[in-house]
Amino acid sequence: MSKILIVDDEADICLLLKKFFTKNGYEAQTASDGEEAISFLKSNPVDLVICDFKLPDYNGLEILQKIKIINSKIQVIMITGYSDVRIAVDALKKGAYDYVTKPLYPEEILLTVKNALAAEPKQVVSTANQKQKQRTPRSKKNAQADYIVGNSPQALNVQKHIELIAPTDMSVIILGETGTGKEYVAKSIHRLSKRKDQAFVALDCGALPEELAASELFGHIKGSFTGAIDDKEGCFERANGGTLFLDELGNLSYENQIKLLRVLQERYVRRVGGAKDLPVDVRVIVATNEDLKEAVREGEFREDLFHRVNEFSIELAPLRERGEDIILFAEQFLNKANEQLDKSVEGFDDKALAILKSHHWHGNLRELGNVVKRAVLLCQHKYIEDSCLPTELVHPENEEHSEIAINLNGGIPSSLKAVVEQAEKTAILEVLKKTNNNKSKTAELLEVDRKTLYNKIAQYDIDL
Ligand SMILES: Nc1ncnc2c1ncn2[C@@H]1O[C@H](COP(=O)(O)OP(=O)(O)OP(=O)(O)O)[C@@H](O)[C@H]1O
Repeated sequence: MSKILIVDDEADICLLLKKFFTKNGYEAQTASDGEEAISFLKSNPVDLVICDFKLPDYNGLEILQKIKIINSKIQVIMITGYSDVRIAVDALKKGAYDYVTKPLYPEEILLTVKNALAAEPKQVVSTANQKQKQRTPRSKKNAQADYIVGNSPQALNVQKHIELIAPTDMSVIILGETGTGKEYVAKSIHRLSKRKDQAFVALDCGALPEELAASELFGHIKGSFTGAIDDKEGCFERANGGTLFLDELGNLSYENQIKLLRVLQERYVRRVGGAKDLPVDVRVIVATNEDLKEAVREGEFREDLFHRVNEFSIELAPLRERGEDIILFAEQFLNKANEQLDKSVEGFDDKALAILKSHHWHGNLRELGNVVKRAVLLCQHKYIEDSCLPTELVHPENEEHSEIAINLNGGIPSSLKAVVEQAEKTAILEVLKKTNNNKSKTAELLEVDRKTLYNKIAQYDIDL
């Protein structure tokens, strides 16, 4: 029986979810804050944690990091407010499996929990030689392949490049905002390559604590550091003959960048603490949503490594710039949700479609997928109406109102959160100005890491 820990400071939510999951055949426990959760996890085996992003003592990212240090295999699902979607996406990058937004619908969480428990922990996902699951399509629409190319000029161009580059052994760098489908593209290159019958191994460098990165990449020898209780294969060895996808490459430490470059150049890998060089034949595809060229200019990323992985680059457009493709994807996600939730919603009404087309989609395809899944869950008719969409999408003006009130200096801000965000944005803008837009210096002066600064720059739409 899978064991779930629910962490929320609202006792009602804990109680409701505990009852619901127990009824559905899980062993569920609760904790009301981060400390209680951590001490529980240290002495009890748990498969999955459902955790509110805002706990009295820790925020979601802090607790996620602590959970992953205790046991990186525990799947974590974050509960957030819809306006925190961008923060939730950050949690996904750090290893959370998925997020669900408030208000909570137990059925939706149950589906996410089932998917999470069936999936491998996010840190390393291997799709090696896995046969596609055979499903009987419920309708003709469901027979569509999972992968959508799209009809926008950008999408057609990307597809052309995928087909062109796939048969070669060149390294590829895939650029694009979070959730634009970088990993999907990497898998698509692998599937079209001559390595398609070998492993595809994905490693999210953003989700790795620095001390574990070398061991995940190159493996280790028993006893080479505290915690190395056995010999371990790294991703290069696991991907031998196939493709290695390194997501969030910009997050690798300088030292690991040097080691990675050496492996790419020499095609030998040496496990941490090992003395033997093992030959590896791996095609490397990397992805990043930060500007690596700038990281090179600022001395944060090695130029030689950048050129080594940048033999060919593919840039994915944000969803908001993909016009009618938004509808194609929405329909694809609708079919998938129908299948998962055993529903038969037929489509979207005109108003809902117009809302989907005009939303900003900071979380791109991932955000769209989650919005559509919830809409299908809520939909009681043939077509999804605006009442099934998050209010933040239907009334985006409400969000803007709070900002405008603050910008008016003297207006009354609508929430404490809005005040904090405005203050952060102002501070970042001022320091960026002082440092001539040097992000590393700005991060240093503001005492945040570079990654956090990048995320905030994106969150507040700061133009540089
Ligand atoms: N071409 C596609 N067709 C159908 N669904 C897609 C496609 N590309 C992406 N998706 C959907 O969007 C989600 C996000 O895709 P993916 O994980 O590849 O994005 P990403 O850019 O790698 O994200 P991140 O930067 O956060 O790692 C996937 O779970 C999938 O549901």
